[in-house]
Amino acid sequence: MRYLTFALAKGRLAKKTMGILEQVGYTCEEMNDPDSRKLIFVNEEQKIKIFLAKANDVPTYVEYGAADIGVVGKDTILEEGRKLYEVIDLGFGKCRMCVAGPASARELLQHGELIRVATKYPNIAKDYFYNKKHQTVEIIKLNGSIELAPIVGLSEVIVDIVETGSTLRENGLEVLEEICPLSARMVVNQVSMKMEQERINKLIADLREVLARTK
Ligand SMILES: Nc1ncnc2c1ncn2[C@@H]1O[C@H](COP(=O)(O)OP(=O)(O)OP(=O)(O)O)[C@@H](O)[C@H]1O
Ligand SMILES: O=P(O)(O)OC[C@H]1O[C@H](OP(=O)(O)OP(=O)(O)O)[C@H](O)[C@@H]1O
Repeated sequence: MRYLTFALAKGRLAKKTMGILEQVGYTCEEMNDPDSRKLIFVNEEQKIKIFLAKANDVPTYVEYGAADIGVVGKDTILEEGRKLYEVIDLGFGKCRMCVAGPASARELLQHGELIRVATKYPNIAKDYFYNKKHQTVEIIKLNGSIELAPIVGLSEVIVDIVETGSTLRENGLEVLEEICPLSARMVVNQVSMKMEQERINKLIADLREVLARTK
């Protein structure tokens, strides 16, 4: 039997991802050592390998087949636009992709004015404004603390993740439009889905059962 390789997004989603894999019987003991600098873990018995990678890179590993399976946020899947199968919504890491800004920007949006949009997600923003709204905007790519942009005059609005809404509130901003709901998803390499059909389908079925039980 060949090894099934998992690429998991590190950061916010990692703990829950490992928790849910553990519930379907996939574990790598040594992953729990917080001081370790080791990047990939092997479970010889289960014939699996698990590695944690930067979220944005997870779809890349999966498209190229360096990982058979990935777990990553829907936002990253949409932004990266890689060729892969999205097989299951894991139901955690829930949040929304939104257009946000000061209340005063509502009018600019409604009138379809040429506004500047700051975001960590330029592809999602482009798709939303160009393809869905047919509105021309200037997209400005940032790498974090996106809420700063309208405050300091870099942009009129932002496209960003909203979970509790407290970052927006504490900075005098609000949700102006909702783009889509987000959560963690499992993705599968297109060739692996065929070659390892049995094991992967069993994994999906087991995950569905765990999710149904914890609902
Ligand atoms: N409040 C939230 N803010 C950001 N991401 C969230 C939130 N809630 C759930 N998520 C999910 O968690 C993922 C982000 O995880 P994390 O914050 O660790 O990465 P990141 O901030 O994108 O990475 P980096 O540290 O490289 O900027 C998102 O892709 C999204 O799917
Ligand atoms: O609605 P809330 O619960 O306030 O969560 C949303 C905030 O959390 C994320 O930022 P993160 O902490 O990842 O920092 P960053 O923007 O610097 O990446 C996101 O980009 C928002 O700023």
